[in-house]
Amino acid sequence: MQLQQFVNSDALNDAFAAQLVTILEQAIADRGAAYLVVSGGRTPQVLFAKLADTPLAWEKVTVLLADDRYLPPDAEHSNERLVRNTLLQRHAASARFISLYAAADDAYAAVPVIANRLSALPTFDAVILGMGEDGHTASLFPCCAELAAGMADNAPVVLATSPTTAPYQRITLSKARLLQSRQLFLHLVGSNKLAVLEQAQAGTDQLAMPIRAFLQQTAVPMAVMYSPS
Ligand SMILES: O=C(O)C(O)[C@@H](O)[C@H](O)[C@H](O)COP(=O)(O)O
Repeated sequence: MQLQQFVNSDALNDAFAAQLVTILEQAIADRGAAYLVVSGGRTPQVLFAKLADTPLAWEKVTVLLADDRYLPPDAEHSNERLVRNTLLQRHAASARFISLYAAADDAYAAVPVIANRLSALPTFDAVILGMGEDGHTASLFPCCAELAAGMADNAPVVLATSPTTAPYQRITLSKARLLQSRQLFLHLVGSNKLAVLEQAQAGTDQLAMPIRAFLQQTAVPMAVMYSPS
């Protein structure tokens, strides 16, 4: 794992957007298409706006979320709504977006439809993860009954989880699918997140802190993009 530290989130977001654009341009040059996986939550919002302002062959870029709350895409706390309103704007409005929402009785019943949408996707070019203060990443929460299934090496691409410490049922990509990427990033802002990162690095129980599974693997390069504020 490589830690890239910045003086503030503005410097971080400038450097991060530039690195992502380089990766996406290289993917388009090499394979004619690029695949970017993003996370929701508060941390990435300015990064998304910077990306949206960047000229790129966005029509060749497919964007999807690492996870979403099981909510209609126009709901206030939907990650899809956040991505549509901040990332898929201006230059990036032509990107292809794959939703993790399908109307069904609940998140569990929606999984087969969503899995079908994701089944033909190749190795991702970049996966941007966030991290909660309990060490969760994507919607792989330590408290979920489904955690071991989502962390298994032979897990399905996508699954539903029901965190007891956070609202809403979730749809999340599995650890195994998130690791099928050429590059991983972990986006952290705030000294409290750095303390959680240090705690994660200090132990090995991946079910206690799912982010460990990403930090402690060596198959995929991982950069932690950090600023204190
Ligand atoms: O739906 C979500 O909330 C997420 O995808 C989640 O995994 C998030 O990335 C972390 O909880 C960090 O969230 P913040 O950026 O809001 O701290």
